[in-house]
Amino acid sequence: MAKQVSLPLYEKVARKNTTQRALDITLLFLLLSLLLYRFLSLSSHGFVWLLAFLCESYFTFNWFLIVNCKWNPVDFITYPQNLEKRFPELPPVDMFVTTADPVLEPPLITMNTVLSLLAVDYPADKLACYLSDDGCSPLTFYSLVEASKFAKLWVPFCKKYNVQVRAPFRYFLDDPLSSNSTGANSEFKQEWKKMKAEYEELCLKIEAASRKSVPCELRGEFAVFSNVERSNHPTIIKIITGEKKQSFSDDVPRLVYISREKRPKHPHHYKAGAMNVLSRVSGLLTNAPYMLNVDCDMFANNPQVVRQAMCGLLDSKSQREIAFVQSPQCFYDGPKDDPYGNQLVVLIEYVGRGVAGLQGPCYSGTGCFHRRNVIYGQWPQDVENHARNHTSINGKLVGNEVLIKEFGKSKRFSESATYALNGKKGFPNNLSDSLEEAFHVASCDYEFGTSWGNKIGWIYGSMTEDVMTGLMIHKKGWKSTWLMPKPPAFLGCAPSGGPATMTQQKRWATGLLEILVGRNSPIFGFLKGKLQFRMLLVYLWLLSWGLYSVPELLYATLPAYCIIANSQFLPKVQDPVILIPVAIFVIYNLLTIREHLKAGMSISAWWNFMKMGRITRTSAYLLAALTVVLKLFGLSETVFEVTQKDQSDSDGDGTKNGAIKFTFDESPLFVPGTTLLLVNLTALVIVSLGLAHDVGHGLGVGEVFCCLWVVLFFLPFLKGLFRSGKYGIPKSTIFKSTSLAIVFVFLCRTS
Ligand SMILES: O=c1ccn([C@@H]2O[C@H](COP(=O)(O)OP(=O)(O)O[C@H]3O[C@H](CO)[C@@H](O)[C@H](O)[C@H]3O)[C@@H](O)[C@H]2O)c(=O)[nH]1
Ligand SMILES: [Mn+2]
Repeated sequence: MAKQVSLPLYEKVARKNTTQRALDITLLFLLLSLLLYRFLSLSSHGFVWLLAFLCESYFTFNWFLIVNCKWNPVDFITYPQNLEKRFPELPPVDMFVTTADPVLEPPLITMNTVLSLLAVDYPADKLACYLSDDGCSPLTFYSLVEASKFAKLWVPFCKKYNVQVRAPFRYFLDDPLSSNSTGANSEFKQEWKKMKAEYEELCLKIEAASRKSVPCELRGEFAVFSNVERSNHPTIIKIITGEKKQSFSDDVPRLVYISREKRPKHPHHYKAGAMNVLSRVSGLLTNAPYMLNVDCDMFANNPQVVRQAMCGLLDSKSQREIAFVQSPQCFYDGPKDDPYGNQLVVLIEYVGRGVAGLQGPCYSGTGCFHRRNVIYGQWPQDVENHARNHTSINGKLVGNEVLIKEFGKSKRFSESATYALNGKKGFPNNLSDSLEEAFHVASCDYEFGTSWGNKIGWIYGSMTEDVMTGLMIHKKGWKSTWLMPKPPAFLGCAPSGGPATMTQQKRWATGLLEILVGRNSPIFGFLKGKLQFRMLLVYLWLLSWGLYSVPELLYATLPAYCIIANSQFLPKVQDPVILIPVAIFVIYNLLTIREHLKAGMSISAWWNFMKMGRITRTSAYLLAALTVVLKLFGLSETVFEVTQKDQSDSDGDGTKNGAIKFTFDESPLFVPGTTLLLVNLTALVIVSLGLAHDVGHGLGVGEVFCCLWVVLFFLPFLKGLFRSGKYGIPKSTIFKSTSLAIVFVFLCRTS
């Protein structure tokens, strides 16, 4: 026995990164030297010098924050083979999937996610899967009912043949019958064919239903969907499998459909609101101590995923330390060389692993296993009270009255919360009673006057509810850890095309900035809470993405401004000081190329990353910053715009034939980029016509080079000027940008 306890479940090993540290520090040192030089010569230069100094100060500070993030990278090793030796009785896990719109999020994608979860390699009676449908769509419900029938065949099939990819749409991409693998015996062949035919039938049914205005007759089970409007309907909860004990098949986990009540006058808090309803309803029905949450497109790609996560959560040290286990967001079928710079590979490899060496990764909304008691507000020190059978949250012992105040009026729910908080096993639930109560806790006024969204559950007030919720957890002194098995735990779709990518980036930057300037800012978390100092720096880096837009945009216009207004922001080429900016340029590029190559990416992926970095910062982040300013002045509300998930494999962006074309739409998101391009082009035309007085004799060379560099980054926009349809920049955008560019050039000339 004593031996078993010492069997490790999980280890964190520091990675060596001497070269990277040396490069990072050299760059920091060079940036500081540039600042010093600018500072000492401020008085002999004008406004342009000051502006450059301010922008570079911001870049230097940001670089310092990044170096902090990357400094202590770690690796994770899990030992799932030891799990059952130490915990013969594995704990229950409630799995949540959220969907919001059957058009942007095709039900077939969501169903594949659900099926992959139902089929994970974990005792089925320990799992329950809840689908939250903010679209209140009979199509989604219909698809789920059909998928649950298929699941009864699919789940046993996966377990019998130890299928690796348990999302059918991915699994059936390969034909194991064509390869002569030894495992392909004739029984398997037959079952495989049968399963494929069943899956195809499921797809046909869902597709046929989605072509109709109403997917099926709204009778019987479906009657509740007659006369519902998306944003105005009562709660719908349907236990699809596992309602009655006798019909609960041991092979397939419980499956529940929830569409929470929505009324036009009640704010519903987007995904955070949905997650809170899921927590409460599942608290009444199954009350598992662990909760996994995934977005509708993030299927479980590794059947061992729950076991892997339990390795990080179960031992007694992690009980007191680790609040959640986050799997990094990875994507399937990403176009070659990451043309939209949104596959996050390099970010996860360096920043992700580095942050894990500190207090742990930030919560990123999907692929995350949470402890229910932490979501209910427990602090690390509260865990000690378990043993004494006392309920405590936020560091204080609480009685029933307080519980009702914090968790809402449902007595049954407070009771279930007490169970969860005290780490007691099981919850005496009578499903039919609980179901009635579940409608109550899913209603839109249930949270009124409670701590939900404030101190308990998913926190409201930011478009990136995930980072906000994770921050609140880290503030209490909890740590978190990565789940990085091979193959990756979950895979999802990254948006493709210009508009979808920019909209997502804008939402992220908006949400992050909302946290930075809000009352839950990490600065208070550090001063008053238990957020570690270096973790504060991590959050500052992440939350300030939107702010970066301002210096980035100014700096990208500086060279053009200098050329048009006969000024300089860089030293002459003969001046030895020019070596500092040149070295910064060279080292920064070498360093980022090295990072990409080491992470297995190509040089083109590096270039796309650089290019998209500039494009997103000056476009999406700029609009995000503006949105937050408007919100601060009470002039606008922030809205969660759901990302389109692509279903077809024939890609509209020309990715299939290798040539990726950037796409545009009429959104104001493309105005800043187009304007920036036009301004830089104008400057280059002025130079080539010999109209720039100060260019020549070593003066202005740096500025001209920078202009060219900016134009190279904005090449997709340059091409967009000459293309039509979705590949072209709309006329209205060109018109707006040209007007802005003319005003800018005029101002430069008169300044
Ligand atoms: O009112 C809403 C809006 C969204 N969602 C769901 O939220 C998830 C994320 O939405 P998506 O459009 O896919 O956004 P992404 O930018 O891809 O998501 C990332 O960023 C979000 C925060 O901006 C996090 O919530 C996500 O977990 C994280 O994966 C999806 O499952 C949606 O169905 C809801 O349930 N209700
Ligand atoms: Mn998504």
